Amino acid sequence: MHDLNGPSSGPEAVAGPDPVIELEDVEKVFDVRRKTGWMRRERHQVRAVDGITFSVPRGEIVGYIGPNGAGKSTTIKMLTGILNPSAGRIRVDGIDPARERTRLARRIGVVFGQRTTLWWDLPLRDSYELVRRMYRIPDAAYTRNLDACVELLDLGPLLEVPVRQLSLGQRMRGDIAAALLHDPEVLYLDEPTIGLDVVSKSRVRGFLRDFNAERGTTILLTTHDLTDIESLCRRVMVIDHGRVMYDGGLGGLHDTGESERTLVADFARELPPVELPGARLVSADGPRQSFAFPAGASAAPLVAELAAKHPLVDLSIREPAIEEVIARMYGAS
Ligand SMILES: Nc1ncnc2c1ncn2[C@@H]1O[C@H](COP(=O)(O)OP(=O)(O)OP(=O)(O)O)[C@@H](O)[C@H]1O
Repeated sequence: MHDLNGPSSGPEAVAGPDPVIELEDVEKVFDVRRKTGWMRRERHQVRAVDGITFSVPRGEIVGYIGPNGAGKSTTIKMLTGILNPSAGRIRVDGIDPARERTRLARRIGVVFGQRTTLWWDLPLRDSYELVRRMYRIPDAAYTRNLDACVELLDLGPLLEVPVRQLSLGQRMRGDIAAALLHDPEVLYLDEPTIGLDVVSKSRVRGFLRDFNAERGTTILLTTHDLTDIESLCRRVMVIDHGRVMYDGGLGGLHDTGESERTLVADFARELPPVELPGARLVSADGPRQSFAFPAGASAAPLVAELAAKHPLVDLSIREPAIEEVIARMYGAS
């Protein structure tokens, strides 16, 4: 039995050496017609993806994040074969998605948090039965996968319930199971926790972590919830204006984002603003003053300076929140 709500032991990727998702200089340009007056239309182009290159080894979970309109969904649509790239080369499990969309469909699973792929009027079990026929899933594999999903996602009590009667969180769990019944090599998740309460979010994350660890399914995760990224991904890609701004570990984000740590000093009494070389005062609230300093710098000399010159009661250091680091990156691009 898997403990889905227990404490997280951190991201568990089982990355192998062979790349399963490969993009080389991929571009997508949309031709858009805009109404500019009575009977007048102007044509212009939107460069949604502007020369993206990356590869994902089998078994890895990668966070694919960026502000609204950055080009995330367009990338995922090209990876599923829904959209043709305007330029560049894409391979998913060795397949060119745009050319062999049907063959690719057997290798990938897709979950869009904003809409369901299930049949609205059918009970979950019947939806799954249709998925089984669509993908011609062998009986043994179907039973094994359905049993695993029912157990891990706690779907047992929901199997006979029509999809329209499910809550958002229940429906999302149902959708994730539907995407995995045919043993896909790659799972694309577009906002899988959007609108869910904290318990449902944690359950979905726990499931994805366990499933990835057990089956080695490669996962590309798009989300605006950075807790999803922190609890699931070792690697994150930040994209903006259709370009990769960052590709690496979560920790490395701090270096690129010029992030700052905060030294919070509680003095014995209220003091005038304290000057601290190497740091800048960001707030003064009664006897408490806070100083920002570069995340890569040591706090020791700052602490020593404060302790030598002022009556200190307490000191603490606040690490930069990942949200702040990423917001700064978005702002800088
Ligand atoms: N079919 C389309 N026709 C024209 N422009 C499009 C089309 N699809 C997307 N775009 C444009 O391409 C850009 C990237 O859009 P995309 O949906 O990929 O962004 P996103 O990163 O997924 O954003 P969000 O976080 O809001 O979902 C945007 O400027 C969008 O308006």
